[in-house]
Amino acid sequence: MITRDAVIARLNTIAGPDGATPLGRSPALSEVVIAGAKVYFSIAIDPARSQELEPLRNRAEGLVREMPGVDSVIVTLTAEAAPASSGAARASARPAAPAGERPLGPKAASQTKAGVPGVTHIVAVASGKGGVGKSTVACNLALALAKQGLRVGLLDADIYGPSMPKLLALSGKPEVIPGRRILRPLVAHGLKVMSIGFLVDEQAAMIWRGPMVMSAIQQMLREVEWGELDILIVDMPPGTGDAQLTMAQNAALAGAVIVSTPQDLALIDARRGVAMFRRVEVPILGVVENMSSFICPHCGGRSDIFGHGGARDEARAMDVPFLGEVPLTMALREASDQGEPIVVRDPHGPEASVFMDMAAQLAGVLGGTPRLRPAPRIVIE
Ligand SMILES: Nc1ncnc2c1ncn2[C@@H]1O[C@H](COP(=O)(O)OP(=O)(O)OP(=O)(O)O)[C@@H](O)[C@H]1O
Repeated sequence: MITRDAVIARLNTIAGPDGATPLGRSPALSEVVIAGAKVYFSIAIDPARSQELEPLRNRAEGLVREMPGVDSVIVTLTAEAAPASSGAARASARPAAPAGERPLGPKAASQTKAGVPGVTHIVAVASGKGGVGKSTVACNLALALAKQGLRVGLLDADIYGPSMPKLLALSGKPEVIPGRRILRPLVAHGLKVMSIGFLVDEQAAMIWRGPMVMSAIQQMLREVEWGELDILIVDMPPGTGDAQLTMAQNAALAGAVIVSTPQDLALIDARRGVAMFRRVEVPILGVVENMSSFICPHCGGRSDIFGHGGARDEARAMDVPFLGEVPLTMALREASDQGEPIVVRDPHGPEASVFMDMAAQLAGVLGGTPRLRPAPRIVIE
């Protein structure tokens, strides 16, 4: 069985980023995570050296891959921004998107982060807290956008609880495109889909540290053959921590959709989500109220279990668009659980029409959004 010590001993045979300290002993080396025959670690570097240190990343990956008992290895470069007086935001330092990327304007040319080649708009679907139905909304919204004739991708960046394999009944591993070291996404109902759930055991991702999470998300954005897409919907990890912030600041997002249930507590978290995106100047495309009211499958009666209209009021108070209310229904939950989202199962039903309406609003707003916006950088106090 592969051990952490054996991996570290192997990494000690090459010098770390400072060119002298063996990598296994270098403070730049993250925790080495071993899950069965898979090994994951990251190397923290100065972002300015990301291109220069790519060969080191490659070498480290190759060395560990050669070890008996190792099936696959993921090594990523991550960076800690130079510490400010009271702390600093971490930022992923994967090299800038590969050659062949669309040319950027003169200002954006100096940025290390950019859009994804071929993808017109990247839209994050986020929530201030878990369990509010963010993945359900992301998936059905993506499908509704595809039904409007758009080319849509869906990136499940919810590293801690990837939902798309189940929601879309997708299994199997994405294949690596020979010679290009990038992955081919899986396809469901016309959507191109990538999920960390296709790549690693859930338990492995659960114990990743912040920089590894950020790096994995960056990789899934940039090292997947998305092709030409009008919209890439990103199902974000729930919450407003480092990983979410890094994604928000690094991914040239066209905007974010915030999902909330109507309860006060969820709305407080949703407000936090809105504030996070605003801090990094990502436009809020809208707020969605999920589980808005319960529609009884027997009598058709409506009960406002979690209250009703809270998100609409909150959106108004925050001066952001309100995209609509998704009811809490058995049909929606069952469709999701059975891997056939409601927009596919019952495309003319009441739930699907809510998503179609939201998709039309989003497509309308995005139609007037510039193709790419540069990613601002911020420092957290
Ligand atoms: N409108 C709805 N009606 C009925 N069930 C719903 C609705 N929205 C979500 N659910 C159910 O609630 C559960 C949580 O939904 P989902 O996984 O989409 O939430 P999430 O916010 O992405 O969760 P996490 O943050 O844990 O990833 C799922 O079982 C889903 O089927």
